Amino acid sequence: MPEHTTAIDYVMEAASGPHFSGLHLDDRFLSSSFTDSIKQPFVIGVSGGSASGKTTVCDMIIQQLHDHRVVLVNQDSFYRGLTAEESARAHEYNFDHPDAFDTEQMLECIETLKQGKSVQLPIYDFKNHRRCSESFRQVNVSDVIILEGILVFHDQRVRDLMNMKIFVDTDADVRLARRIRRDTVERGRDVNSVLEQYAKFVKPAFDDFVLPSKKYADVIIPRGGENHVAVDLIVQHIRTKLGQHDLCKLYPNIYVIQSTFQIRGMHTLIRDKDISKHDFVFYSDRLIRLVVEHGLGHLPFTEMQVVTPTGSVYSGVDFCKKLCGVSIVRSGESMENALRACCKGIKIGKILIHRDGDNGQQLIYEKLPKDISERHVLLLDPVLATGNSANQAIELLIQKGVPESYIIFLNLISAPEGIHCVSKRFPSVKIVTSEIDVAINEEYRVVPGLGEFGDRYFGTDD
Ligand SMILES: Nc1ncnc2c1ncn2[C@@H]1O[C@H](COP(=O)(O)OP(=O)(O)O)[C@@H](O)[C@H]1O
Ligand SMILES: Nc1ccn([C@@H]2O[C@H](COP(=O)(O)O)[C@@H](O)[C@H]2O)c(=O)n1
Ligand SMILES: [Mg+2]
Repeated sequence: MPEHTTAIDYVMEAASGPHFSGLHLDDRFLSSSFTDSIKQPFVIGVSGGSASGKTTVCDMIIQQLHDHRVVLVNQDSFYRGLTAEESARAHEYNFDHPDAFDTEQMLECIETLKQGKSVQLPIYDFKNHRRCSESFRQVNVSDVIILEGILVFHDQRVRDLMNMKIFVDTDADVRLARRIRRDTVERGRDVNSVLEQYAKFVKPAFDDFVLPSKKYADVIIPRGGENHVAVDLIVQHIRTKLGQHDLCKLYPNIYVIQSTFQIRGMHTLIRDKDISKHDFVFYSDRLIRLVVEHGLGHLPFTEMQVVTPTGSVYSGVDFCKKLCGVSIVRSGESMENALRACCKGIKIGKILIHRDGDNGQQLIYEKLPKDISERHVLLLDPVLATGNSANQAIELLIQKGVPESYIIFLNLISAPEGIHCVSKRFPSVKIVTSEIDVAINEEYRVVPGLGEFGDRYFGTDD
């Protein structure tokens, strides 16, 4: 517990935000492969031409994220040091080519930080083109890692470590003017050498390597450090992501409903093996209703105006009408009532998938409305375990003509394996869940989970 917080503050803080039940588990469930994926730092790559304002943008982000632990890693730290001979002819050396950097070392360093371990970064001296031999910069575990440099998007392995990629886009003349000023003031150069280096190496490498990597960016910031609106939006996004499960950082279509003590209390009850059947059904129904309502929030809407009894106009929205529920039999049927209660007269189809171990999935029954291809589908199954049944159901819906992006999969509990399995294959399907559990065990059951949901809900477990 942090020293300055009281016990209750700590409990309240831990209780707010989406809840990942695995964080409160018995150690025996926390196998390293799953703990590794529970809380990883958010990695942001910031690229752009030299003197575009990368460092300035990073400083602004760090300042605004002041209540989070943020570390900045500069690609410059991984410049290979020049030999004495190379140093003497430094004006002939291309510092803007990818080979000028030790990318393997940079990869190792970011991977180590992502695993929650601290690293020692080399310190680079631009005046004599060498790494300081005796000192290092210690970088500790953090919530956010920002990796900044002209070529951080060049290598796919480095890109793959990033959760968000930002390209700082600034006009070439502005970059050159800034570079002349910076390099003469801070990096011990004269104007002639800066201009020569720019024409010979910096500009060609920008055209050959930096600019082509712009296509990998998620966000492009025009005017660099002057663009406060862009930086504000980025910081907002990072804050949202920091409150989320790592899987939500990885897959943007996963939505975990915002946890409260009520929700955690209900989960505590339905997960308790000794709860009565009546209570299991009652609290499952309450949770299902919340998930269904949240899922409906992802449907498209049309704008609509009504006149209120005061004669004023209220500008609101109209619900999406072309809907269909599809339950994966049998436990998915437990979610039908909640859906019917929210969507008057909704059609509900069924898909039955025979489950035989992990692989032998076989579809044996389906009953769907004829016009299903025109409807948004709310696919119902309270537990997402391996993801095999879900994938089979989604595949069938797609075969029937339902666009992938029209499918919203609703469940109470998701295992990371199921999320990976569905999201990798169907990245446009939205998954709405109330908790992400730790894993599935050798028997393909979610842990901690809640056992056989269908048996417990329909009373066939005795
Ligand atoms: N918006 C700005 N207005 C004026 N000068 C700026 C602005 N943004 C950055 N600079 C200056 O330009 C130079 C290069 O910016 P920097 O952020 O270090 O770029 P990069 O890290 O992309 O090389 C620095 O001297 C910095 O102070
Ligand atoms: N010894 C060195 C090493 C690098 N450079 C130049 O630095 C630029 C990258 O740093 P930014 O902060 O501008 O992104 C790069 O364009 C190299 O040309 C150097 O001049 N000397
Ligand atoms: Mg910089």
